[in-house]
Amino acid sequence: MASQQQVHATVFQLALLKFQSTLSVTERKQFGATTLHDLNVTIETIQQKQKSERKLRAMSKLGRFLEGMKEYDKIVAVFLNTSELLAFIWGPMKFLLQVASTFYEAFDTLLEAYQRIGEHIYLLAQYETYFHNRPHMCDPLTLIYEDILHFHSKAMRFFKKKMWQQLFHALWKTFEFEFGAILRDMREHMTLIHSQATITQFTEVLRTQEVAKLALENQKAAELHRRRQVVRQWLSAANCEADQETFTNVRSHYPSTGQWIFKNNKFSSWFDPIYCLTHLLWMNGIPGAGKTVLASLIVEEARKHQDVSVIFFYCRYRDCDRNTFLGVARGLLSQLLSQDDALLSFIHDKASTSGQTTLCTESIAKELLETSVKNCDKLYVVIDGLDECEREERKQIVTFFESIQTSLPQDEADSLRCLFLSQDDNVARKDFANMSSFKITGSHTKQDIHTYAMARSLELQAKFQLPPDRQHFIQSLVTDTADGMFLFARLMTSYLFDQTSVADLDVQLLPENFPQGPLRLDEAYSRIMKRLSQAAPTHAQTLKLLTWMVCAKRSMKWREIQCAVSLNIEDQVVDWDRKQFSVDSKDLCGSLVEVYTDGTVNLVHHTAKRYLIDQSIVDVEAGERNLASLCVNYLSFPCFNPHGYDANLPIYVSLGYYGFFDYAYAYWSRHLDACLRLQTSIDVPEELREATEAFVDTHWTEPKTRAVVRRPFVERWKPLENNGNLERLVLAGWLAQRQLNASTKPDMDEQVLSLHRLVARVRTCIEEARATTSKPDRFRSMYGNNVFKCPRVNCVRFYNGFASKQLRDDHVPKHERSFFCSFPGCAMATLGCTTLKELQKHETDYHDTLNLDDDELEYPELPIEKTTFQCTQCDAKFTRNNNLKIHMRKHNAPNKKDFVCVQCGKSFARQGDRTRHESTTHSSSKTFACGGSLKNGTTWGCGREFNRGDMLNRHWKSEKGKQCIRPKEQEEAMEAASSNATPQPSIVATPGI
Ligand SMILES: Nc1ncnc2c1ncn2[C@@H]1O[C@H](COP(=O)(O)OP(=O)(O)OP(=O)(O)O)[C@@H](O)[C@H]1O
Repeated sequence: MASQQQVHATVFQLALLKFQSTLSVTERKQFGATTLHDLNVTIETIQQKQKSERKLRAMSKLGRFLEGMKEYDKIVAVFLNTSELLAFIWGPMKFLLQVASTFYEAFDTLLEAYQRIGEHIYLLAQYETYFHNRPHMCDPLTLIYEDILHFHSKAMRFFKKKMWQQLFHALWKTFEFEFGAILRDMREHMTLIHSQATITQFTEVLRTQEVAKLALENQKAAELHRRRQVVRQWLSAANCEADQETFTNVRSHYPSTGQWIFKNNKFSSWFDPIYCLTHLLWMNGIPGAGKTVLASLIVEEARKHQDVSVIFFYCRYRDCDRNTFLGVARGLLSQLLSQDDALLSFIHDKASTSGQTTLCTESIAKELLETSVKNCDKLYVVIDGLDECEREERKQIVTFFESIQTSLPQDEADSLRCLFLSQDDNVARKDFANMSSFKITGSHTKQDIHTYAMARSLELQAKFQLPPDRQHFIQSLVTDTADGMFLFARLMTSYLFDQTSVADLDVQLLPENFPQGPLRLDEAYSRIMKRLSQAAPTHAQTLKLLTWMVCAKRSMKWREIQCAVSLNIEDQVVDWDRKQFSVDSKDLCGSLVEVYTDGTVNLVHHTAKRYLIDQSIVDVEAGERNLASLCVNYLSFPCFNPHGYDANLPIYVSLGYYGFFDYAYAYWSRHLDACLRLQTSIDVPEELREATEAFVDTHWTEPKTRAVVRRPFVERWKPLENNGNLERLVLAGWLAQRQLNASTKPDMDEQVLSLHRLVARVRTCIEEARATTSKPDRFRSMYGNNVFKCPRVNCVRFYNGFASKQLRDDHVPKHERSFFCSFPGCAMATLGCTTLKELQKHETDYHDTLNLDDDELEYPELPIEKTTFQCTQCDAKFTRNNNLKIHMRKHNAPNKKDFVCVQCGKSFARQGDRTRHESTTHSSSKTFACGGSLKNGTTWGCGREFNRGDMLNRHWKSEKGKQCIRPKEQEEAMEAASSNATPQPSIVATPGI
């Protein structure tokens, strides 16, 4: 008995150790010293407080649990000393009640949970003598202990979150799902006790629970994955990781650069994970100082800190995903949620009730971001390029973080640090007036630029076979004239590298030619432009490309540009093979452009755009006119046949005709409008007028309801009045722009152009062609990878698309049914509801209480056994003589294993064991199915398949299974009644029923 007690003590100890490993040292100490008396005092105190506030809660709900635990204590004490064991029940319970009592809704839910557990462990005392006689029954008691610890550990994880009150609703749904599983386990363990289960039954239950646990884990993982996808789509955040990678790559060739920042005291007072004196820091510097690249280094280093979360954002000029408060918030949220599953549930919950396909409301974004940020124990936020945002947006970003910081309690101030990087203009100075600032000067970056200039000058030396002193000269010249402007060093070294002879290089290095002084950046641009203009054959193309980049309404992808240059307006064909650029954007525009990983091409810096406009290198008015004309001419090509199905569509697709379609369809009206806004003369060029007339002629369809166009818009488009279709054109242009800005679905009755129908037709053809094309590379160069696109022109997925049909098809309905259920595993999570009201009704109808009867996990239901056949050699008892005989073989010939598996040679003492082995190990097909056909031709059953007949039988004993088999039983009963015969025994597990 003594050794048996030791075994039990060890099992309990192991369970306790596992629980203790999830606690902090203080918690371990505090919980370990808690007694039932302490807990009762706490309960009393909470009750008194609630009474004094006239907010008494039903704390009597704890009664059964406490009673149950007392009985439990008495029984377990038979086996071992319980004081330490129970301390770790009272301690966490005390903690949970104390924390939850600050928020009544959570407190009630917790009381309810204890009540439910209490219902399961109640009335244990009646088995006291039974436990005495059967030491193996200690095992279910251990399991019940583990169940309670498990519950406490889950609940504590939840209540220990800093923002648990805000996260409560979202998290509790997920918690209920897990709590349900714990209760189910507990119920099973109690059933073992009530049914006075044998060791075999006990082992079987454990085995089935393991299977169920695994299934639950898989289900949870699948659910997490699904939620993550939903939230990612809802956030549609800019790819911050890709930006980080881009800037890290820039640095990677010059690894020592930027290290100076970590030796700087001001910066360290913000960066140091322990001694933090500065919570909000504004780092500023001249344009092109290298702030963005430095930010990427700070992010990289901060990520090395232990127990610190780091989120970051790189704003980008004229990119609506990256230059607004919403864009920044989405980007930061998407990083936070991948660091904490609790936030995933929280954001998912909001996404499901927002009614928005993508997060587009600032108030919701603020609420989510504030809770998520405050929930972190230690968070570093790095936001770069705030000068790339409009003033109002920038102000919003900064004040948002300022207000969060000031709202933090004194002792939590260090939990949030924000670093903002931007240029130092007068306006910025006002916006950042309330925080510490740090100016990056030329002396800070001199060494870095020197390192960079050295590497680049060595490349020049290799290309032009320069002597060492010349290389040194270049290195010093670049470093000195850059004077803290990395961008300048980069532009000039590239410019020097593009020279074609040593003589040319020498000329460029002459003091009178090499840009100096405050205007050196513009001069560098001027040099680059001059060199590009000397490349006579391509200069026109260079100008065209630069003009498009200045005027484009969104960043264009290189493949879109390639299709646009391939347009032959005269012949109305897309001559991709002959007209596309055979050189890349860098060849045409040198270091003035930057190519991003997603294939978009942009100007290297916003100062380049300003330069191109200021110097009249790009004529914006002409550029807008050119793009408007290009779009409307293109959309009038025969490949956009408005009349029904065009058999040539697949051919057009294969020739790359539709590579510019997304852009032209979305922005033709905005370019036309911009050109009308900017135009200085009254008359619109004849060519453009004709093109718009033909465009409207081609696609006009009479609307069912006519939209009303705003007066200023009509006035603005008046210069086109000698267009025979002016009224129609104005209406089409107005609708196209309204559609682009609207957050709702376009009204089909208002549509006046047949183009929207073509979008769907063309896209289907492209999707099909992708699957069958024999030239996948060429196809990709024309249409990219993500050909599965959203039909809503106001959605970023309209042009960014998805890599698979499934992803797109999951996304599109969300525009319509954008309220979706956030209860794990619910079908309405994918299907969604059309209104919030509909969703709320669904949640009350289906999720108001936890339905433990919906027993998907199907634990075995144990019959109360009548043990009449007693083994003479051990304690075993059997209800059937036959089973006793089989059992006796074990005693008579313990090592005899007569039953050999013919497939693997493994031998078994009992035939039944061999059959079970064969069916579970060697049978790939599950032959026991729930279901079949009734005589009237209809089917019954849920179709689930099992490896073994007993599993199927078990299924039929569950609530769900009983419903499955009912039709079959009814049929049998009716047949029996009609034939007046005795009813047949109910169905047995038969393969292939
Ligand atoms: N450490 C570095 N190593 C190599 N190149 C660098 C480094 N730092 C900056 N550069 C180059 O200098 C250019 C300007 O850098 P960056 O964009 O970081 O400047 P910035 O100060 O953020 O500019 P702005 O504020 O005007 O946007 C970039 O094109 C980059 O390639």
